This record gives sequence, C-alpha cells and structure tokens, in this order.
Amino acid sequence: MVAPLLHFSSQPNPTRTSFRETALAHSEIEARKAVLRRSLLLNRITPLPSTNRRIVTTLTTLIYRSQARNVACVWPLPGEVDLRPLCRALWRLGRQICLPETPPRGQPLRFRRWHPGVSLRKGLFGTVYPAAPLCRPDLILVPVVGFDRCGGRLGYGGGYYDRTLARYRDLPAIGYAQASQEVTAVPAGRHDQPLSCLVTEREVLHFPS
Ligand SMILES: Nc1nc2c(c(=O)[nH]1)N(C=O)[C@@H](CNc1ccc(C(=O)N[C@@H](CCC(=O)O)C(=O)O)cc1)CN2
Ligand SMILES: Nc1ncnc2c1ncn2[C@@H]1O[C@H](COP(=O)(O)OP(=O)(O)OP(=O)(O)O)[C@@H](O)[C@H]1O
Repeated sequence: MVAPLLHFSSQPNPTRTSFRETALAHSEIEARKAVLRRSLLLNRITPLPSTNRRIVTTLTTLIYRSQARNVACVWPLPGEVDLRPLCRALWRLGRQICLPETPPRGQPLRFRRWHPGVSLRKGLFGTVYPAAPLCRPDLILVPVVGFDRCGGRLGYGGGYYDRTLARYRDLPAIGYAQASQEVTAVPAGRHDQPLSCLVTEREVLHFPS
C-alpha cells in the first residue's frame, strides 16, 4: 500500500513532490495505525467486573455533573468495556440515552433513542442499535481500541467516530478504555478529532482544546 507511492520520488516537479510527501505521510500514518490496531486487538483482555465497574462509576459521576440531557452511549462489542450498566444508571437518573447505528463505511454514525426493554436490531460489524427514532446527542461517549496520554485515539479503523465528531464539533466527547489499552503514541492523522477527556479504571485524562 505504501510502496507504489515511492515510485513518484523521481519526479523533479516541486508541486508533485509536495503532493507525494502529503500522500506518503498519510499512507504511512494509516499503515502504522493498522499495525498498532492489530496488536492492540490481539492483546486485548476482556475487562474484569471490577475494572468495568470503576469505569462506569467514573463516567456516571462525570455525566451526572454535566448539563448533558441526551447521552450517546455504546452497546459493547466482545472484549470492550461494557457500558450497559451506565445506560441503565443514566436512564434512572432521568437522562435520555441514544446508541449509534453503524451505516455503510464512509458515513457518520446516526443515533437512535434507547430505553430499557427497547428492541435491538443487528447492525454492521456485530453492532446492534435500537429500533427507535433518531435523536441528537449533546454528549458523546467514544469507544477506544488504543489511546495515548496526549489525546491520541485509535478505533476499529472505520473512521466512524472521526466523521461523527467532525459533525458535532462543539459537543463534549469522552473516550473510555482499560488502562492496559494505553500506548506511547497513536500516530495523528489529518481527520482525527480531539477527545475532551478519557476515562480508565485508574484515572481521568483531560485534553484541553
Ligand atoms: N461497541 C462499539 N460500537 C461501535 C463502535 C465501536 O468501536 N464499538 N464503532 C466504532 O467506530 C462503530 C462500529 N465500527 C466498527 C468498524 C469496524 C469494525 C471491524 O472491522 N470489525 C472487525 C473485527 C475486528 C477485530 O475484533 O479484530 C470485523 O467485524 O471483522 C468494527 C466496528 C459504531 N459502533
Ligand atoms: N471526516 C473524515 N473525512 C474523510 N475521511 C475520514 C474522516 N474521518 C476519518 N476518515 C478516514 O477514515 C479512515 C479510518 O480512520 P481512522 O483509522 O482514524 O479510524 P479510527 O479512528 O480507528 O476508527 P473510528 O473513528 O471508527 O473509531 C482513514 O482513512 C481516515 O482518513
């Protein structure tokens, strides 16, 4: 994937050279992200109940203190932190919950209202979403495959959350992960959207904009 671009290096035209450098940098970043993602997913351990509880408790407190009324949560995929107890807790506290529906690649997520007992439909990549009306979140929780201490985030590689956060730039975006998902540095791509903070079972990392 990276190699064919190298063949342009014999072009003397400076405009071409600068295009080549941009393209190379982008494909290099994608390639590095892919390697990191593979290794993180291979080594991922399903969270212990105590780890999951800590993350859910911290998120509940953070969100309860916020003004957010419509919270975009996440239904877990295998091996991920399980936010279902958070959905139920926030619902009991009077907040509205929505969950993402995964569209075909290249489009942002859309969110549908969730409440206890709502029927769930199977979506793409093993995801599920509520058979319920669309809603607009005012806070977005973001699942993470890997993260660094500077706000770098790596997902499954669909670009879904980047496209979605680009559409909702003013909203708080809170990442969550196990502490073991930390890496030294996630390569930063041109479409990557910043998180406001990230919660693990050990700490809350804040990322000022
Ligand atoms: N729980 C959860 N829901 C979510 C996300 C997520 O990260 N977690 N997403 C975040 O964007 C979106 C779905 N995005 C996804 C994009 C690609 C793959 C994917 O390629 N899965 C591989 C398996 C990868 C592996 O586990 O090795 C596959 O299905 O083959 C999965 C989810 C929306 N919903
Ligand atoms: N707003 C956007 N417009 C166009 N392309 C985008 C946008 N956001 C992301 N992409 C592209 O989508 C692809 C996947 O991006 P990336 O590897 O950053 O996904 P990810 O953050 O791991 O996944 P996700 O956001 O679904 O959790 C990349 O090629 C990236 O350039």
